[in-house]
Amino acid sequence: MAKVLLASRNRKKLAELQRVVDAAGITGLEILGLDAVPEYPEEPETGATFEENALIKARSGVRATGLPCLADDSGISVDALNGMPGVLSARWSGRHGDDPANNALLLAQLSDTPDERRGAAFVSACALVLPDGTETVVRGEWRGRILREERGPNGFGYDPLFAPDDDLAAGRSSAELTPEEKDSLSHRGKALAQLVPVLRELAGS
Ligand SMILES: O=P(O)(O)OP(=O)(O)OP(=O)(O)OC[C@H]1O[C@@H](n2cnc3c(O)ncnc32)[C@H](O)[C@@H]1O
Ligand SMILES: [Mg+2]
Repeated sequence: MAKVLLASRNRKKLAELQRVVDAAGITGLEILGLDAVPEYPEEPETGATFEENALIKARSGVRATGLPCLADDSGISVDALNGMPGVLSARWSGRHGDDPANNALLLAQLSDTPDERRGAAFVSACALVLPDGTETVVRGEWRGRILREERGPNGFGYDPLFAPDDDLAAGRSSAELTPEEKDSLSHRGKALAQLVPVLRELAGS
């Protein structure tokens, strides 16, 4: 069976990719996480853009394993913060991957921002790099606004603070959507949808 490595330490991203591949009816493609391959030194995410960081992660995965490699770099871009946290989303509070601290800091920074200026977008850049050097980079965006308190148990990261603009979400946070609803609207869902043809080809299905 063809293999593709998702170069990510984030298990929620792995689950989202697996759902997209399953929903597209792609069989014959085994998605491996970093746990499934011998450990290799991961490069720091020093890029100025989501695209650069996604490429850094995917290229180092290919170099280390020789497998086709997919990587996502994503974050939330808040209008009232001139696009920040952006590429710093995972470590906004200073500690990488501390979701409660990141959310608390973002809420505090926006405490005086009125409802009409709380617009934001989730952004995902996904890079697929093949062992022959072929590189495909795609991007998805998801517009919404930042709530005044956390809501909902699903998803991860900033999901409890993000109210999507889409009618389907109708007053819910993205942490109150079902996984399938999130996939159909989200930045990562939109980015990965553009990679489905390449993934299908890799799978030979
Ligand atoms: O780099 P890898 O190992 O893939 O995993 P990561 O969690 O560090 O991922 P990023 O560097 O791409 O940082 C993305 C951050 O942006 C936020 N984020 C991205 N996508 C999100 C989503 O769908 N829902 C909520 N928050 C999201 C979340 O806080 C993540 O920590
Ligand atoms: Mg990261």
